[in-house]
Amino acid sequence: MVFKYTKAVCRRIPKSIVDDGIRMDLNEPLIDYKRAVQQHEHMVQSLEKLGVKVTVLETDESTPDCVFVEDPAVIIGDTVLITNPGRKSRKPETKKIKEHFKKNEPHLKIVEMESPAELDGGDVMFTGREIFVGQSRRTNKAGYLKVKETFPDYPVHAIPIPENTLHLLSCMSAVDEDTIICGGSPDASAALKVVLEKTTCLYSVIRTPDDDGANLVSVNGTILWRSDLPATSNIISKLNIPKMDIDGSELNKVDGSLTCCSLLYN
Ligand SMILES: CN(C)C(=N)NCCC[C@H](N)C(=O)O
Repeated sequence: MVFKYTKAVCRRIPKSIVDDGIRMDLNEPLIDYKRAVQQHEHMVQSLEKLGVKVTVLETDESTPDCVFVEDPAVIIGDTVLITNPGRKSRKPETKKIKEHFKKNEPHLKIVEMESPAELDGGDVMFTGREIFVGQSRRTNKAGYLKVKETFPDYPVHAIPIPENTLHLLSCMSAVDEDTIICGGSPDASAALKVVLEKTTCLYSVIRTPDDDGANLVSVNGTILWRSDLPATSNIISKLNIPKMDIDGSELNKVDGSLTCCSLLYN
């Protein structure tokens, strides 16, 4: 079964991301802002072509990472969990996201996470049948327990994320209800091993050489994928699923992957 969505929230990229976006590898070159905006706009247009009504929220220069809207909220079914992101500089991002849902989507139930629980939405992988929550440098045990309490209809499994990987979704994602795509690094393999030990379902697993290439946005039967990664492209181009090419190279310089830039819901 494919993931179906009619709406999405995205957020414009602040210029401050160039100098102040959080990055794990300080040797990465700086973002080319103009190119990043073009790539982001192309991603928004691609979602629109798939029948998704996209709201692009205004940006905020005081929160350099605010384009990564996946982290301040987790939406499953008709519930929006406003998170408490693990990095201090990202906590204020929740305000705008909460405002959007309160004002425009009264049919959705809003739940808020409070300290000591911390969680980035990038640590949450929903497969349609269960929820996996990365226990990472950004997401603690209380954050995982809040996900469990908020979404009682699904089994929720904690997955330890090794130090060099930012989020669970930095190295894998769900293609559909039966398929997980996972990167090739030792960190990705370690996380996948626990996913497959804890699951109560049977998933097909596709492996990609790059971890970044394993982060796909799966919408209405089509996948948005990183066409700028040659090694991964070999694997993805053989998949018998409609695809849209996205160049995600600029935001990737500050550890952003494709899923980070939208919150999809109905
Ligand atoms: C799945 N991923 C990776 C995400 N959901 N978020 C990426 C956030 C990147 C940002 N510079 C940061 O370090 O917070």
